[in-house]
Amino acid sequence: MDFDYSLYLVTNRDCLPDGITYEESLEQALKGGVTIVQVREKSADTGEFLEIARATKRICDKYNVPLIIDDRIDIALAVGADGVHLGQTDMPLEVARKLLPANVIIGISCRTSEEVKRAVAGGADYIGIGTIYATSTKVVKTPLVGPRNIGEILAALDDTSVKSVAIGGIKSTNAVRTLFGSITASGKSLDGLAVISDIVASREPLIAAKRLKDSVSHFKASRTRFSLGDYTTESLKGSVGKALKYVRQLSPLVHQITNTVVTTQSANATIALGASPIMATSPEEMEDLAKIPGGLLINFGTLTSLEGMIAAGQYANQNKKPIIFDPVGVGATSFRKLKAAELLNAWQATVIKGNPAEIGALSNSSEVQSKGVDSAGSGFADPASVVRALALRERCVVGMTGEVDWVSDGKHVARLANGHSLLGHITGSGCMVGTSVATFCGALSVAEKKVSLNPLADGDMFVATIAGISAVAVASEIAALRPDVQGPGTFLPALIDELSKLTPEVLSEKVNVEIVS
Ligand SMILES: Cc1ncc(COP(=O)(O)OP(=O)(O)O)c(N)n1
Ligand SMILES: Cc1ncsc1CCOP(=O)(O)O
Repeated sequence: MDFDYSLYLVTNRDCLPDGITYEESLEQALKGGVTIVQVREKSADTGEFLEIARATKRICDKYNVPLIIDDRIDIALAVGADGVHLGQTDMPLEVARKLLPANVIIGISCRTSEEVKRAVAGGADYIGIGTIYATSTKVVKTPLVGPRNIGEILAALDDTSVKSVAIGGIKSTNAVRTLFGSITASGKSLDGLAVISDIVASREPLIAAKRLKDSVSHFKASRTRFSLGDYTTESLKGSVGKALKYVRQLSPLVHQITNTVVTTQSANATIALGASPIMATSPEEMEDLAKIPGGLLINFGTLTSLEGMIAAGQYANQNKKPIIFDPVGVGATSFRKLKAAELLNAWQATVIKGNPAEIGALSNSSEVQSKGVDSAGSGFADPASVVRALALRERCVVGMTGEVDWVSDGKHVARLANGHSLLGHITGSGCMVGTSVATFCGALSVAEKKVSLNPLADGDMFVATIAGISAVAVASEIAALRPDVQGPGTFLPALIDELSKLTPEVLSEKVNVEIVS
């Protein structure tokens, strides 16, 4: 059976708000766009369950929407349901299959690839992956799956026609991020989202369902990459200059939650580039700030304002604002690694920028070690593969900075070879690059609003990342040659000067970029 799993409502009368009946809520939800309904009433005895299932079937039939029954094969048979949903400890799939007519579908709850493989081998029609986020609707004893792990679990469905939904803590605020996080290396993604409380507990179930349905439809209709596609070295040289023109013309707001060491320096670099910085950290102001077009930089160098970082990122995703994540020193302590994972699970990053040790730590590689916030040793043997793999896994653009910089969107890899050794002798030059990338991403997301490349950010973020890294690197080369620059102390103000004087023409001419794949 080819059902539409886009918005999968799971019922729960215990969640209903006072004054709204089960039938009213269900009918409103169906009017709002629910495409499939499951009756899951944990507190009902058999007679009551049967009654609810019959009432639900009547309403679903009116809207021509299929009905699934949780756990109870007898009830599914009694009401002529379209399917049953079984958990890992419910009746085994093979037994259920024998008891049910061939046209009745079976869904299985899964939280690992192994469970998915068993469900596929047993002939499941769809899987429910969860629990994704924390939820108060169900007591969950297993670790949360998290949005970043859905893709890996889903990959076990490659080359099958088995459908999939995610469940657990899904709301309109995290719907697109959940779907985006589910994209597998082969381009597969979830077929839909399963939801209880965001619809059932709402006083306006029609609006709640519509919001979710719009997010799923929008996701399914949009492109899911951050870059436009075919690049050549020549086209990139022109594009970075054009990107600087946009920064200067549009002067985007660059919201930065950054570390206490570099705040002033980063704000000055933003102004020098021609944009407008705001260094706000309070969670209470994140919703308003996210509505102003531009870029968001989240740099966790001194690991303060984590609450603000989570709120800022979530609102940014909702407003299609690019998020540039600079996981400063993430390899230095296990606490930082934990916090980086928490942030990457809370929102979808557009760009991750780091030095080799930081990119290595996020890639779970020990090839390059960290020395505090710096990298130790000579770098990766195959940096192109490292950045491409992390970009694919995190579904974003990755920029790895060093003597040579590497940028990937998960498909293409660009190699950049500008910069001066004096950058290594001042504090916060890496953070300045993060600021610059956020500035260019902000400008391109505004300038290329009509080029909707994916549901979480507009504009070509691969080009923006290359431009952001190159602007600082090229300005550093020019600054270092100035006769007044005697060393790190005189280099820093000269670098800010040269950033402000950098022209699109000079950037295009001096950028040393090469597409390596
Ligand atoms: C679509 C969907 N996915 C998962 C579940 C959870 O089912 P189960 O594992 O049986 O857990 P309980 O429903 O018994 O709490 C579901 N019902 N629907
Ligand atoms: C049934 C179920 N299985 C995993 S989480 C969950 C509850 C989902 O409810 P909500 O959408 O309110 O988080």
